[in-house]
Amino acid sequence: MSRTPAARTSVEIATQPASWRRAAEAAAGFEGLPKPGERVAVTGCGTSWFMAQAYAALREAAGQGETDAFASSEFPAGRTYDRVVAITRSGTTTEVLDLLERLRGRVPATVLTADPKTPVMDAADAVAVLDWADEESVVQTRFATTALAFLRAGLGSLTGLKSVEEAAVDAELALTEPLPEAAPAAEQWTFLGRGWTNGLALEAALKMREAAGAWTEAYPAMEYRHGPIAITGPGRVTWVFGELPEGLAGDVARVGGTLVSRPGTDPLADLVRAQRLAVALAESRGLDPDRPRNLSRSVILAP
Ligand SMILES: N[C@@H]1[C@@H](O)[C@H](O)[C@@H](COP(=O)(O)O)O[C@@H]1O
Repeated sequence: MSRTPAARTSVEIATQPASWRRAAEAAAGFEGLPKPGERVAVTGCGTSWFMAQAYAALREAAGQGETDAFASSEFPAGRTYDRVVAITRSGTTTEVLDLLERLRGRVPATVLTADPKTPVMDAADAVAVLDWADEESVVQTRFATTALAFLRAGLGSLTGLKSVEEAAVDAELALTEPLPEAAPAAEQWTFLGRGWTNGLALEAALKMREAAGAWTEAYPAMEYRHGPIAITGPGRVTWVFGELPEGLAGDVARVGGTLVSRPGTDPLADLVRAQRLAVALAESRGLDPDRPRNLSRSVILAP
């Protein structure tokens, strides 16, 4: 019997609330999280880099210490940190392994991975194995959000932010609600965020590109009027994660664009809606997000 396109990705998306709950439990007993006051760098590639950005902004906003995020290939040569946190589903991504090798003996490394049988285990001082969140699909959904939920839970309760349990409840709703009316007929999507939700906006845009080959962009929300608004118009969607900045709804309406915004919903749950949209759009275009063109599950570069 032939498989429905996107069968794996759809299951992985749908099982995120349970996976986040398990992550929150696991974080409570994990000793390798950065300590308050430590200077921390968070790193990864692709989706994992965007989750790194989200966690870095959350940790710094929580007052737990300076926290930077870098794509593993772009780690600045001269920086020193108390700890590096690497996120890698596969545990085999070359840029992540190279970076950890360079930092070995100088900066303790905490790694979040799905597969305990991979080379990244040798490069880490502390490892959180989130194996229940591992995925068959090339396109990452569940592992990435579970890694972020794990790190977020490890920060304790955060002012102005729901708990991971509450985010999971919002995600259950996000899994059943209809998708925004303008989608998937729209021709272009711009995703906006502020603080930690910038990482989510970048990830939503990447998901739509990876899964559906869509034209997407992502920016900090206050940058929108500095240029991205130039491409907004009829048939184009501006999707805001988290709180809607004052005046933005009017700006989008003035140029004929469609605004999508769910201020009361936990932004991580809103990312689940964007993942569903990516799958819906892929299917409407006859593409299979389980096996997107030109992409592999993990990038392993020849030496
Ligand atoms: N196509 C995949 C991406 O989807 C993934 O986000 C990235 C990081 O992978 P990992 O988290 O396994 O290091 O690798 C590849 O580029």
